[in-house]
Amino acid sequence: MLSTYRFDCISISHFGKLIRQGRRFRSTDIAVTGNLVNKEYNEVKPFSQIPGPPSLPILGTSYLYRFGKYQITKYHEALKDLHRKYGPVFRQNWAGQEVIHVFDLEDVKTVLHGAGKTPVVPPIQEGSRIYRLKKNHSVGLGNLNGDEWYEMRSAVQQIMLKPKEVQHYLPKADGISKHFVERMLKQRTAEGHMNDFHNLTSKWFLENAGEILFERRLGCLDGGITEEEGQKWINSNREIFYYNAILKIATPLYKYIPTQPWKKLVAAEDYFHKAAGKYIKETIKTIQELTESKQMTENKYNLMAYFLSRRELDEKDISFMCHSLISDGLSTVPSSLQYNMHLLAKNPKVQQKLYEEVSKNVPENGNITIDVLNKLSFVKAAVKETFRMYPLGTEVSRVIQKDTVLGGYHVPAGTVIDLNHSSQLRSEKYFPNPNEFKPERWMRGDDATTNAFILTPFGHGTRMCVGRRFALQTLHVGVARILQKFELVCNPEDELGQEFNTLLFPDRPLTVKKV
Ligand code: HEM
Repeated sequence: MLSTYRFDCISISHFGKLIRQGRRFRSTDIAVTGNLVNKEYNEVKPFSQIPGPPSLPILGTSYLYRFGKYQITKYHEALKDLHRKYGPVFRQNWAGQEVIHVFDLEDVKTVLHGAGKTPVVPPIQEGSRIYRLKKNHSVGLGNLNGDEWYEMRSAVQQIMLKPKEVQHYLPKADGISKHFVERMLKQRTAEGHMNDFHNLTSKWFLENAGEILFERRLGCLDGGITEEEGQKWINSNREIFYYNAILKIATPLYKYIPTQPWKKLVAAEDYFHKAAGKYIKETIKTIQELTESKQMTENKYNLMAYFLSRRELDEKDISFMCHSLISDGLSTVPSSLQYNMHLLAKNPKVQQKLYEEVSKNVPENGNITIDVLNKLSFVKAAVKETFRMYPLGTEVSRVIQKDTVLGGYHVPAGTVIDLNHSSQLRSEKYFPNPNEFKPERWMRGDDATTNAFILTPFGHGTRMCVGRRFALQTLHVGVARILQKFELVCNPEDELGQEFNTLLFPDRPLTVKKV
């Protein structure tokens, strides 16, 4: 049933004549936060009253990170501090781009539900978007909006989000994780320590991406020149994410004059495109040759052959999707595996429970099939709980398309909203004993979390992460295979922190020890 709201006394000029006439609006005219439903609209405050740090000409509020109290690499902590200071809705200005930050779950829901079937998003990495435009590359799915986004998204998700298509790569993922564990065993020190876990987990992911996209092992876990190349690839990807974070707080000057961070970004992007481009071109050529000689069989090059068969996707789009799988995967999946390992090492009882599930269901000399994976519910819950304790990003963003009331303020259509609810994933308000690593929160039973909406590691709605099934499958297999061979230990005082480089990465190399 549509409810109505009174606007009689409101003084927001945006609503103009209609308000002064005291017309009653239906809920379809405006999105309304849950906590304001049935309240008088004269309580809505104007947009200009949204609090926030003072904004300077040209710099906006980015001076706080360049010369002020915050560091951009600790942006996630700055957000918590600003939240404490200004409350659940505040504004920042990134050198001319105003952003409204919201933290309250009801406001988050309002924005996400109000976004409809084609949510509009601001550029995720503005520096990389500009680089791609200048080099005449596809700007990529995450930077498209409207019909262009819809067309590309519909084409790629038909394969990337189909469970059967993702499961096609399960034997490969399992083989790579077994190889990875062997490499871990070889690489550990005499005391049992596994050093440099970040690079090793990144190589493990690169191998997975190689199999999914190019149907081949890249050799990043084998030592020698191929591993060295893999390492350069990993480094350039990290630089891309780092320099995009630096450009977030820069003046827009870099768009016109090549500043130092811009040049560094371009160098990293160039290397990344060259490295990936070589494999992409080779794979496309092989598929074309196999097709021409009628040797192409149904299960060969599944993902790439599908991309090539879609009329909506040109070579630039396909190239972008390959980059995305490598780059987005490299900057999320290895970090997530490290956070998992860290939390398990810190929580021996949880690790033991997980080990029992793994040893009961995962054959040491056999394969992880989909039936095996379906039995690993505690592993899956542990991965999910890790997303809670170590979110990989600080926000999901939307550009609202309708005037909306958020936290009691009127926010006009066209405003960029950052949904920062992930900063509350360790809040007592939503999770009892929030600092306890407790996978049971995500399983059926007494401990189950009722407010499942707060944890949205892959975003929400039709723009939800298109790589999520690949990411989760890779992680579940990786965790199971590591646990089968390793008992992880660390100092109980040990606390892994996070560093903001556009996404949140572990702030130091993780060391795990095999007992
Ligand atoms: C643990 C791993 C990952 C996490 C936590 C993650 C998280 C996210 C989040 C939060 C979004 C924004 C969703 C929204 O706006 O509602 C997103 C979008 C996206 N992700 Fe991921 N992601 C992961 C891995 C991957 C991988 C492996 C790929 C490779 C294809 C990928 C590709 C994308 C793309 C292309 C988008 C944009 C989708 C669109 O705008 O339609 N992600 N991801």
